[in-house]
Amino acid sequence: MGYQFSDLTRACPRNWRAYIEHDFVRQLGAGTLEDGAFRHYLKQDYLFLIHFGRAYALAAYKSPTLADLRQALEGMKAIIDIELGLHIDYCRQWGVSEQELAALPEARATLAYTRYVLDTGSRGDLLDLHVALSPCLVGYGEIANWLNAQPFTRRGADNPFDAWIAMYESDEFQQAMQAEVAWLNERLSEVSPARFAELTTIFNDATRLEIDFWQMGLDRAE
Ligand SMILES: Cc1ncc(CN)c(N)n1
Repeated sequence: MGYQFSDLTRACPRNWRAYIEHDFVRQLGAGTLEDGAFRHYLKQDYLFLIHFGRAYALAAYKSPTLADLRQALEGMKAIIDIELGLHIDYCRQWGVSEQELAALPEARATLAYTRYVLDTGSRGDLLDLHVALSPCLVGYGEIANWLNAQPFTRRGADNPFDAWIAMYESDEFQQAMQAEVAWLNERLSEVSPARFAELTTIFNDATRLEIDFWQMGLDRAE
């Protein structure tokens, strides 16, 4: 049979759940997250998305086939066209201008996560890089779906973060997530147990760095 993407999440269940169900996510779903925490997260996420756009560009560079190149482009479009465009409008609504975004200092959690992914992708092969990128694309799609299934989640005008959930539950984002899972399933079906163990380490590390990113938002850590 071979491995699937779901085997990666099954290999580190505690960290995967800690990421998907983090307090930041719960408070965002309930509409109770403090404005300052959300604003801090939003600003750092702008820097994060720029570096992840670069990481998908690295994936394009490392792509040996047209199908691989197209998949890297899909990931880059999800970041640059879907997320970053909405993100800049969203920041404006939350009182953060594009000039402020351009001059932001990077928080340690942003530095650690983005450079980890770029370093893993530079040192490793295309599959290493896609696995390092997957908690980002697949995780946020899963978070939107998880939030929608929770009784505490409020949707609509009484949740100030409703537009954030809407972005990640959108058909466009969910399709980008499904395409990434399909690409990974195909590649993972061919790897040996030893190679899968290496990929699990990368996936687990990237998931831990996602947890730190949420915590950075809650703590407003610089
Ligand atoms: C930290 C982080 N991780 C994931 C995503 C979803 N692309 C994001 N916007 N920010």
